[in-house]
Amino acid sequence: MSARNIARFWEWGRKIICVGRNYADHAIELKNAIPSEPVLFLKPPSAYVTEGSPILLPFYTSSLHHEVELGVLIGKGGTDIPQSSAMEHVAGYVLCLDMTARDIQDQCKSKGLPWTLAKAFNTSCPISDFIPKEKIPDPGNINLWLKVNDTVKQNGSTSQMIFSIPYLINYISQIISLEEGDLILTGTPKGVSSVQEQDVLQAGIDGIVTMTFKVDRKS
Ligand SMILES: CC(=O)CC(=O)C(=O)O
Ligand SMILES: [Mg+2]
Repeated sequence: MSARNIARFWEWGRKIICVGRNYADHAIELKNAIPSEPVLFLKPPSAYVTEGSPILLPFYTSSLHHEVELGVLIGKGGTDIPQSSAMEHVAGYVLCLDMTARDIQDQCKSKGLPWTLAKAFNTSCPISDFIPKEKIPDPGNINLWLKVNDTVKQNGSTSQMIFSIPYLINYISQIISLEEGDLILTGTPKGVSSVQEQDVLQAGIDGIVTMTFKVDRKS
């Protein structure tokens, strides 16, 4: 049997663990409290979409938001991983969008319901090419940006994260064991906004990667 290729991790069917409200400026823009512990939710592997395929607008939303985020790809699994060795479990990174049906999320929040419809639909997790760990020596200090139709909407540094990557790996692995091929989305900086059918989203990490996705409606 040939060895699996970590650069095509999205085909492995592993977990996507998302951290919410990890940037104070984004928590404030949505009038959410700044958390004292990470806010976690999940997306299924069917949420992945890669460049060349569109982001599909769910039929039940009229407010689909972009959230640009750094994704941390787990290369070595574990439970109760200490912060001190957490980075040894990282294989690399991807740039991600946590596409969010904001109107549905607001309804779920007000009814005390889970965020599944708002966050976990097909194509809700567009990703860039795999970025090997060595290409980002300091993931806690890189710049993420996102443009909609050439207008900059988000531009923020991972240095603004409330909970660092080692803290998140330690915290998550005490609750959900991490496996090779799992992806952690580390939260979004401010500037989220709604997108429409035919919009073009471009996002990047300065000097490392760019990606482009079109928004479409399921035919
Ligand atoms: C309020 C949210 O949707 C939380 C989230 O996903 C984030 O990145 O922050
Ligand atoms: Mg998010």
